[in-house]
Formats: sequence, structure tokens, C-alpha cells
Amino acid sequence: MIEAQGLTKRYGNKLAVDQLSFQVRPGTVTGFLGPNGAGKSTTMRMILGLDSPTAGNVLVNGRPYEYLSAPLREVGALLDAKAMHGGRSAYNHLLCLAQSNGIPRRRVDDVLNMVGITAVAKKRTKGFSLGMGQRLGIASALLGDPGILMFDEPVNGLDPEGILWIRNLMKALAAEGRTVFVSSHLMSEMEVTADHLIVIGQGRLIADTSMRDFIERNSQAYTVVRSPQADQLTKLVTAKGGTVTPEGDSGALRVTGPEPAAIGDMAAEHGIRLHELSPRFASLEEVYMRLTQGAVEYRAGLPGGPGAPGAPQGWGQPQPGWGQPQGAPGWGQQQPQGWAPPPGPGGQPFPPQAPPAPAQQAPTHGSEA
Ligand SMILES: Nc1ncnc2c1ncn2[C@@H]1O[C@H](COP(=O)(O)OP(=O)(O)OP(=O)(O)O)[C@@H](O)[C@H]1O
Repeated sequence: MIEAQGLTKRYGNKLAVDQLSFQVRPGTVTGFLGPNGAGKSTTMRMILGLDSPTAGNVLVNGRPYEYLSAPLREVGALLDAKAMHGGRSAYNHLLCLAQSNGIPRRRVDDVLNMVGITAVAKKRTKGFSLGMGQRLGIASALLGDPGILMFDEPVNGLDPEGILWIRNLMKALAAEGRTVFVSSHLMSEMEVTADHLIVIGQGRLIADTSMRDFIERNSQAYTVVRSPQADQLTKLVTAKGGTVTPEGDSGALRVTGPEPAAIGDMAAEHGIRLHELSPRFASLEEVYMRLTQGAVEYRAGLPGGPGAPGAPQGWGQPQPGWGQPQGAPGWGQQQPQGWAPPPGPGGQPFPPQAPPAPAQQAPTHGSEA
């Protein structure tokens, strides 16, 4: 378990982390999301005692990291895959770590095997590709068989097979009852990996909730409908108060309002053939982009971006409904279709909730092979 309470970090005038309070629980993969510069790495560094908080505190298994007697056996972390001695082989890199932390030598072979780099274990790491370096970093994190694992952008540089592997690894580690805390900008990957999300923007907490709630509570359900009688169906649905728009360029319709069953019944009553009727929610990426828009510090001036001709109105502006002390007027106006106003009177899209009870008791992780 990781517990942050009022965690704050200031670098000169820059408030990198601003009174963050959250818990990362065992038995789940918790995704840590936020735009560039939001304070994720700073938070992770404070968890690992690599940076000291300006205010507040963060505990690992109930104690500050520096008070852990065998840190590598309690927390394994991948923060920077390049943080290794290039002249050393992968094997020796892990062996040094093992020996300085009282971890048996045979565990080195185990983790090399687990991450699939046994064949290159005797090669110097300076010749490693980004993906090989990531795997070695993950091996280092796993070395002490810790109950808590933290990964900062673990899929960086991994090929599709590697991405699938790390996804399954993180899920398996959580299923064993471990605490898995992972930051990533790859939303599609996060969506299929994390059970719980902590989202920050400009150092502040935006959301602390289950993946399901994050998406369902911040987007409106809709139905994708495909019919050879699309015009007829559109008239019917709009006459009943529903909204119909094209679903991208796919030729399908996006219907908001009536439930899928009601759309099917309407179509049947009027002899309209349906080729598809699929209930949908917005993707994590859509919800995330929406909720963090106002917290993005660094943005490329691409065509269509803020300030560019034709840029969407409100682009880059803080969104009313979160990050403000009071509920702000205007929410719900000019919302892209598919979005629901965030619940709650303001301040955040929804209040951080008490996370669910740990799925299971963590088994013992101290099995020194
Ligand atoms: N050592 C430092 N000295 C001064 N400012 C720093 C330092 N470390 C981080 N910052 C600043 O603190 C803010 C948070 O940075 P941090 O690296 O934690 O963000 P992040 O969410 O991890 O970003 P990214 O997704 O780009 O990795 C940024 O504005 C950054 O420039």
C-alpha cells in the first residue's frame, strides 16, 4: 500500500505537486495519468525517497521509504531505464543490486528469465536497445520479489509483443495481491491494463476512481447503429427526442438518447432493418483528453491546435467543473456529443472516492528463490 497525504513539492517558483492525497492499494493495477509536467515522476520520486516533499508525506507499507529496512524487497521501481552502468553486463548489473540488498544470486537468473533477456545477459548494457533496457529495468524492479511495484512509462520502447507482455505481467502481479502503480501516456494500453486510476493535472488531483467509473461518469452512453434505411431511422429517432450524428466516416450512426433496446424496438415496429446495434461508452482517451485539457502545460502549435484557425472553441481552456473552487457556470454548453457534464458541484469532475476494498489479501512475497 502507498499512501500520500497532502503531498507537495515546490521547485523554486514551480509548484510541481500540490497537496496530493491518495492511496494505491494491493490487488489492483492503478494507472497514474496526467499531461506532461503534471507531476507524476516527481510524485514517484518522492514515494521512493529520491526527492523530499516540501509539505505532506507519503508512506510505503505504513513507513517513509527511507525507514524501510530492505527497500528492494518491499518496493521495486522502474523510473528511468537508462539509469544503469553501460559498461556492465545485464547479469552483473542485477548481481550488484542483488548482492547489495541481500538477495540470493539465483534470483538474478529468475528475473532475467521472466523478462526474456537471458540470451543477452552477458552483453554490456550500453549496446542495449530501448526495449531491452526497459526489460532490464523491469527485471531490476522484480529482483527483490517486492509487494509493491512502480513503473514510470514501462512500455516506452517496447514492441507490440513487449507491450502485451508487460500488460499481462502487471495484471499477473496485481492478481498475486501486489500493489502495482504505473504511469503511462498510452491511454489505449491503460484502458486494458489498469483497474483504478489516479489522474493529476498541474500537480493537483483530478480523479481517484475505478476505470469503469472514470469513463462511465464522465461520458454519455451512446449506440452505434448501422442500417440500410438510415434516413428513415434517423427521422424516427429524432422525432422521439434522440440525437443522431454520423459515427465518423464509417457510414454508421451514433445515437444518443434512447437505449439500444428502444432503438431496436422502434426499428422493428417500422420494418427498418438493422445491421448493427452496439452500446458504447467513450474511450479512456476521449474522457482523459476532455478532463485534462485545461491542465496541459506543453502543447505543440499544430494546425487545428489552440489559436489556429478552426480550432475547437475552448481548446486548452480550463474546463469548468473541475480544478475550480466553485461549480462554474457554462458546463454542458457546447459539449462535444458523447460527453456528460461531470457530476458533483465543482472542484473536481467527481470527488475522489473511497477505493474498493483490496480484492484479496496479499500473499507473502518474501520467497527467496
Ligand atoms: N528537479 C527539478 N527542478 C525544477 N523543476 C522540476 C524538477 N523536476 C521536475 N520539475 C518540474 O516539475 C513539474 C512536474 O514534472 P514531472 O517530471 O514530475 O512531470 P510528469 O508528470 O512526470 O511529466 P512527463 O509526463 O512529461 O514525464 C514540471 O513542470 C517540471 O519541469
